[in-house]
Amino acid sequence: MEREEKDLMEFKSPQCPYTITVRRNPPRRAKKTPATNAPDVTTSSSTHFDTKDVPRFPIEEILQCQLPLSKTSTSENSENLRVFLRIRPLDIKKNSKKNVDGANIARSRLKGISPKQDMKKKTKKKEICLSVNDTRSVTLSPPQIMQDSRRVKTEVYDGFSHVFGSDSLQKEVYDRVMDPLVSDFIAGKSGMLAAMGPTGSGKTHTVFGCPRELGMVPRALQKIFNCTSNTCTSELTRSYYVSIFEIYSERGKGERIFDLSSDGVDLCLQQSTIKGLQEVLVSNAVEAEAVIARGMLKRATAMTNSNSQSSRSQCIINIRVAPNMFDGKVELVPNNAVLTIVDLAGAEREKKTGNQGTRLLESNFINNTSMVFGLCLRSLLEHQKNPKKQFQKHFQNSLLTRYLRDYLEGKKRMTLILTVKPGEDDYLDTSVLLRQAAPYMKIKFSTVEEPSNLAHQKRHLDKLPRVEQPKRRKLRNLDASEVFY
Ligand SMILES: Nc1ncnc2c1ncn2[C@@H]1O[C@H](COP(=O)(O)OP(=O)(O)OP(=O)(O)O)[C@@H](O)[C@H]1O
Repeated sequence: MEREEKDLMEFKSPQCPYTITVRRNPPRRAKKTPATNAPDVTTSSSTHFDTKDVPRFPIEEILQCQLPLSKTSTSENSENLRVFLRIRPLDIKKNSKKNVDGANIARSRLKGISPKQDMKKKTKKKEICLSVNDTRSVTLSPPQIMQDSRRVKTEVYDGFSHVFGSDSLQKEVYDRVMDPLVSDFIAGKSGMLAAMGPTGSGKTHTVFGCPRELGMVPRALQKIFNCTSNTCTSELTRSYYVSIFEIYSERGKGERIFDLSSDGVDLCLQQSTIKGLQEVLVSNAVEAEAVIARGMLKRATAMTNSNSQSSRSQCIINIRVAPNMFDGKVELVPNNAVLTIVDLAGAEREKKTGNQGTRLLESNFINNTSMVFGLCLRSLLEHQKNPKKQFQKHFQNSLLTRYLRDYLEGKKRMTLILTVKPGEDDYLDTSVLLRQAAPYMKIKFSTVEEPSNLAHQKRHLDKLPRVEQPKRRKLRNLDASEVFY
């Protein structure tokens, strides 16, 4: 009996004079009451029970009452992590021409067919494994051989904030993904966009774009400075600073941070702050883009079998707004917000890329970081689902996650854009990424900004459950073939 009482939740509303009992568990069939002198209501026909004696149950009034929402169900101070999916076009035009050249011509001749016929054969063969169902869901179908041999099933992934098909334009992506973060940033809130996905799936293209199709970073800068020079804020009261750096592991010898805005200075991380990182004061979008473009020229990239210009490092860009002293007063609006954009290096499967030597060592580092990033988000989700579960401090295992700690602990708003290739050959990469990242949509983020936006300067450890320090995992020896995006 006591237990049954515990299973019931009671809400007492000031507007509602009655107590409402909500049963959490489905009602059990009641046991037959032992015979007493009390009249049996259910079998009233067989008794002389007069219904007038029973106080009337005011069901109509109760239904009309407005129940106050319980604290846990209101999402005033939190919102779900927004996870977007972008599908890259199957064939990139500039590559298709390249394929007819050089080695391919020789290969076709060996087969005794013309290169054009060979190309036709190849394009015919190319099937897609990922199709868009609607703006929020996709269907992933394994190639026929896998369906027959391994009984792999077709899966539907639903609930994305938006799915961008292979014909999507950068502007569409910006409007849905980046613009809300930029608007918040202008209003004084920090935020982060992280692009993740397998190698060659279009992360760098989405983040930076090309001169004809500008990516998220240049579009964000244009909006920030247009807004500043027009109506939103006064130029006199704000200054903008840009910094760009990469985290890279040279030949697998530990992670290092390089400042890309100066001459590749080697930096160190101290409690989520990068000591000595140069912030360049910029007064317009052109200046800011120039700083980033110069930095990108220094970024570690290399040619691999999957991408002619594959990123070999994690690249982070920060745009920071700071209040100016104006007539001895500081602007009163919340300020010092940071907009962070992260272009992760794409996870690689050794079997597919065929990487060797330096490239293979880089793959180990890239896959490790992606794995730790994923573990942080999974741990956050599990902790939010069940607060009794220990919050694992996976962020300690890589420089990137240590730097992004506030985001990975759900204290600041973050948006994820997953990029994938839709080809049959890409099935495994796409499947691993979607399986891993689909649950992240349930992660909640705090929408309340900490008093100082530079939260790394002041850490509120008491907000987190106290957990024992987990043993550091040996991540260095991870096989490059173990992919975790
Ligand atoms: N949506 C797109 N439209 C047109 N071209 C694209 C698109 N996405 C990617 N590409 C092209 O595909 C190629 C690979 O893209 P990109 O370098 O951005 O991949 P990545 O995910 O950053 O790879 P990595 O992790 O290896 O650096 C580039 O030539 C890029 O221009």
